[in-house]
Amino acid sequence: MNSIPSLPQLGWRPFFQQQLTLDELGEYQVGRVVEQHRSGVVVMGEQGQQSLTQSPNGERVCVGDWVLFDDNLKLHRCLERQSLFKRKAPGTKVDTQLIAANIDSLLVVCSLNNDFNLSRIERYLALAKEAEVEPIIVLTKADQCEDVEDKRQQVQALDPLLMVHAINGLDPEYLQELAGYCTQGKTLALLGSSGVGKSTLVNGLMGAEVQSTAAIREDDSKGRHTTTSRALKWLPQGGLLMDTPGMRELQLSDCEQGVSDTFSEITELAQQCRFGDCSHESEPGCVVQQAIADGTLAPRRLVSYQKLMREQALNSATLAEKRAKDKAFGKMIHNVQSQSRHRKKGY
Ligand SMILES: Nc1nc2c(ncn2[C@@H]2O[C@H](COP(=O)(O)OP(=O)(O)OP(=O)(O)O)[C@@H](O)[C@H]2O)c(=O)[nH]1
Ligand SMILES: [Zn+2]
Repeated sequence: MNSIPSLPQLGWRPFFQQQLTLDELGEYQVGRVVEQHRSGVVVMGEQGQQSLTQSPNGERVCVGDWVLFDDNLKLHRCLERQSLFKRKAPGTKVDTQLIAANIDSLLVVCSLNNDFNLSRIERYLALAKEAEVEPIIVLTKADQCEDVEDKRQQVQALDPLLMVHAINGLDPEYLQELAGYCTQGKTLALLGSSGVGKSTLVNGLMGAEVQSTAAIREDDSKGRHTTTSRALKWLPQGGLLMDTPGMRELQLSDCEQGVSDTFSEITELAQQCRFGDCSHESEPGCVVQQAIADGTLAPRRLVSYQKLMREQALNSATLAEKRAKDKAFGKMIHNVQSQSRHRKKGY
């Protein structure tokens, strides 16, 4: 394999190409961000790997972004993204933290043993939809499950168009099923709880002995071969794998659209409810409750939808808001306690 990948191998495609003006074509190089540090970013482009200094306008970029830079390795601008995972930066009011850009497919990994949980899958689907990334469900540990087909169908029922694979991550034959998603220039990321088999899957997709050298290799200035653990890794099949701690820690926040899209049947029904702000609990003329009564909507779906809507709203609240709520709550407890003390003392 060439040590310097071509731009298409890195995911370059017409969507990005057509964003360049003629002037920019002549003046700047393009590269994809493969690492991110406090001081700047590392990009991979036609000249190999290069470290860039931040752009003068302070534009924020993240791993996976396509950027333009000049011969002095100064960042010029970031190209429009096809998809973006982001989260609210801890402790700030409006700031968001960019996690990963231009991911094509998200492998949502969930094991088929005791850990199997439809609501968790729905949560990941909401994250994928919010980021505008295609989700693919990978159910692992099929070898440790007695009703694989039943569980697979439960997942498929969440969305008839969803790609669902039940695999044994330890068996290379099953990994072939996923090879189709790892084609040249496609960027994948993985999401799933601890222990479900993500690392096993990564190792399997990268090929066991490729693993140690799988990060895109490059001769450093001293002529040595260096291998660093980049956030963007290269799969032997030609795809790219985004593996950042930020992806693994993603939570549901600011994700109202993603949750609505994941529960589109409920969102559609809700439009016909008599009241625009129907909570679908006990209001008259609630079409969602009617669908549950008719048996066309599983009650579990409504419970899950409401739970995820609350969860994303709560996580979206800023830390300051949370503190204020905690403080108000503390005050209330204090008042109740002191009132009861007063009562006990017979005031
Ligand atoms: N039987 C069986 N075991 C599996 C399968 N996939 C993973 N395992 C095992 O499950 C355990 C956990 O797998 P990991 O790949 O480390 O899980 P992970 O999702 O990367 O976990 P974190 O690193 O904690 O996020 C390991 O002992 C794997 O060998 C599978 O399909 N079948
Ligand atoms: Zn309703």
